[in-house]
Amino acid sequence: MISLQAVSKRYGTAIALAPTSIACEAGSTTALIGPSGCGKSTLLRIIAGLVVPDSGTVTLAGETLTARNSEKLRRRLGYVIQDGGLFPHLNCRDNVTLLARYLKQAPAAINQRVAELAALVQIPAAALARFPRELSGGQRQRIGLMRALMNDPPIVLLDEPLGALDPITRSELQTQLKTIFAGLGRTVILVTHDMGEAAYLASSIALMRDGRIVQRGSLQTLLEAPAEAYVSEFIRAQRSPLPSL
Ligand SMILES: Nc1ncnc2c1ncn2[C@@H]1O[C@H](COP(=O)(O)OP(=O)(O)OP(=O)(O)O)[C@@H](O)[C@H]1O
Repeated sequence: MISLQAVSKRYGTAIALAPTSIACEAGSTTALIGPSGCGKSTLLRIIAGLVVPDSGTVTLAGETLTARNSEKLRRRLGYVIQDGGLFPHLNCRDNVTLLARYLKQAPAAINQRVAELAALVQIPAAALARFPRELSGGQRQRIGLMRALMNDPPIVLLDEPLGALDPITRSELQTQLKTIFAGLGRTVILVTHDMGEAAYLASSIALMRDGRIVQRGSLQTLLEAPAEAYVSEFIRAQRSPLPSL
């Protein structure tokens, strides 16, 4: 469903992404994890058609991404960025329904979908009438999620979608997201800094460093057969509060 062949990106002389190949099957959830600046968002933005790679090809559902078809392909994917990426001049409902209205979907169907999604991400109806600046960071992220899921896209890309949430809301939304991801045939790639979240939400984890994927597999594979010492180091560095007791 999503396939990258030797895709790379430099900014000046700095390598944001070394030639990278990765394939994600339809219906799978893959987590990209790694330290700040290792190229996770660059990889996601390339798949979303928002960054043009220097080399390589991106194929989405059998179609190779080009400058010509990127806008059409982008409509088939939901993309959530760290702070929600909402338009500041539109209220939250208008942010969520922008594409649906542009595509002239029936108002009743739009209203029903908004209500379903608001319940799913636990956003009160009153908050939908507010502008993004009038919400907390976590609420903005949830509106961003609603917008990405509004048209039920077959591909969902999430760049740290739960980063600004408190642990209880985060855990509740992780449970909801797992249900959403289990929906038939939806292919998901999410970026996270949290190995627990990656292992809970994704069947496959791609651990990155310095613009390359060091290892891809389940948490168990990463633990039991680390490709490099760095893999074990990265997993060990995820601190659990319990040993402090
Ligand atoms: N538009 C840009 N111009 C110049 N350099 C960039 C640009 N975007 C990203 N980079 C650089 O490319 C590298 C990879 O950045 P990227 O945003 O993909 O990292 P990341 O792994 O998502 O980091 P974080 O976890 O902090 O969000 C970094 O060194 C970053 O500074």
